[in-house]
Parts: sequence; C-alpha cells; structure tokens
Amino acid sequence: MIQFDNVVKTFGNRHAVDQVTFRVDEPQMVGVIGRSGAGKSTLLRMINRLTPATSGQILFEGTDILSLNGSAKRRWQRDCAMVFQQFNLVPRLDVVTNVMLGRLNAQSTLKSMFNIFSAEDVRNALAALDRLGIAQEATKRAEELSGGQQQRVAIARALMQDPHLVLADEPIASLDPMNAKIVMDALREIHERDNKVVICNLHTLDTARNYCDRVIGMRDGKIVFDGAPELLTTDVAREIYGADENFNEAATSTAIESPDLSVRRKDPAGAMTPVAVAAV
Ligand SMILES: Nc1ncnc2c1ncn2[C@@H]1O[C@H](COP(=O)(O)OP(=O)(O)OP(=O)(O)O)[C@@H](O)[C@H]1O
Repeated sequence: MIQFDNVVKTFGNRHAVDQVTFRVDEPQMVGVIGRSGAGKSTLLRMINRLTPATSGQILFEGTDILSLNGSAKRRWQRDCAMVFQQFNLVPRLDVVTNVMLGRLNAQSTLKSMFNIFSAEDVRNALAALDRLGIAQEATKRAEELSGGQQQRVAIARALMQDPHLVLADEPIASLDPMNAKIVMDALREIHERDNKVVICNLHTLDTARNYCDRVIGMRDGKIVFDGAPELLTTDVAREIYGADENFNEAATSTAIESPDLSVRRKDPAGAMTPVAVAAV
C-alpha cells in the first residue's frame, strides 16, 4: 500500500525527518508517537504533499507520490484525507457545506469557486454527518459547535473525499477526554468498517496503545520503534521520549477510557483476534 524509502526532510541544517523507511502493507490503524519536535507532523504532511520531502521516495501502490504534479497531485491530495488538530473548518459556513468542501478537488474549478454542490453531494454529506452522530447539527454554523463536534465534522469532510487513506495530525490534542474518545472511536470505525489505512499522530501513549494496530515511535526525526502496541513497554517508551529512569507514563496519558478492541482488532487474514496476539 504505502511505502517510505529513506525519506528525509531538512529545514535549513535541521533534519526534521531523517532516513525514514517503513511500509504499510494492509489496512492498519497506525499510531505515530514521539515527543514534541520528533518529526511526526512533517512525516504526515509529506504524505499528502503539504510539505515537500528533501529526498527519498514515498510510494502508494507503486506510484511515486512525490513526483506527482498538477491534477495528479490534486487527485492524490483528495485520496489521502487529512484531519488536523485545529479542525480547519470554515467557521462561518454551515456544517453541511463544510463537509461538502471535501468534494472540492473532485469538481470543476467553476463549481468549486461558487461552492456549487449536487443533490447527491448534499445526501452524501448528511450521511457522513449521520455516521458521525451529528446530522442534527447540519444547518448550524461550524463556529457554533464544540471542539469535539467540529472535529467530527472534519472527519465527515474527510469521508466525503472517499479517501484511500486518512491522515490525522494530533486529532485529539485540543479535546477533553470524552470528546477525544468519540473522535478516536470514529477514526477506528472508519479503519474497520471501510478497511482504510489510518495514520494518526498522537501525543499520548495510552491512546496509541488502545486504538492502534501498530505504533511507530519517532525520536529526532528517526524511527526508533515500529511494532505492535503490546511491545510498547515502559523501557521502549523511555527510549522514544528520551526520558530518564524517572519517566512517568502518566505524563503522556489522556485518560481516555479504553475501547474494547479485544473483539475488534483484525489479524492480517481479516479474522478477529484478541489484542494480546494481534500481529503488526
Ligand atoms: N516549516 C518549518 N520550518 C522550520 N522548521 C520546521 C518547520 N516545520 C517543522 N520544523 C522543525 O522540524 C522538526 C520536526 O517538527 P514536527 O512539527 O514535524 O514535529 P512533531 O513531532 O510533529 O512535533 P509536535 O508534536 O510539537 O507537533 C522540529 O524541530 C520543528 O521545529
């Protein structure tokens, strides 16, 4: 599916992402963790070409996405939907229009300029909002919604893109624990029901452990851990976060109540397996 080969991103003489190589070969929910400045956002932003890579290759199903230009690049950006920490909605527009903006790259420039959407777009947007449990807010302005509701609108907008993969850059960093759980549950549901790759930057270890099939740990731009959440011991976490023996996991906790993934996480063959034996 997606493959990184020796990807580097430098800002001046600083390596934000340093020789990163990994591949995701099946629809997985991948959590990327690491302390602030480790390179998580830069990694994600290179996938959808918001940040240009300095060198290396990113392949999606064999296509070198770093060399895409013009309409091919726009099509790719539609195919990998991005969810941001700050939601990136248009505050004064109503919710349903915000969701339909996910279709923009799929329509003509003229239609895009005037926000002209078809009846089918409206139906699909309402269905996406319904799936996220907020269809009743469709006619409100985005700015009238709580943070958690706005993030669900942003996820509905991502769904409108019918993406190949969903990239979420610290989607719960601005949310309280209850809304964080709703948003993480929604991302997990998209992964499971639609069989999508979801790559999610997370600040907190417990969220990565609870929701992800695979965790990538970054430190100083490099991948220092790549494995199943069960392998993410305190010692490994210490290495990722660069903390000494006084490292306290609670400092990276959001206290989200754990979902019961024991009956949900899939093995590579698609069969359900308990968390303890789930493979990367
Ligand atoms: N546009 C930029 N210009 C210069 N330096 C940048 C830019 N974007 C990121 N960096 C630097 O690259 C490094 C990695 O940043 P990045 O935002 O990817 O880290 P992060 O792990 O996502 O951090 P956080 O969790 O705080 O968002 C940092 O040292 C950062 O200062």
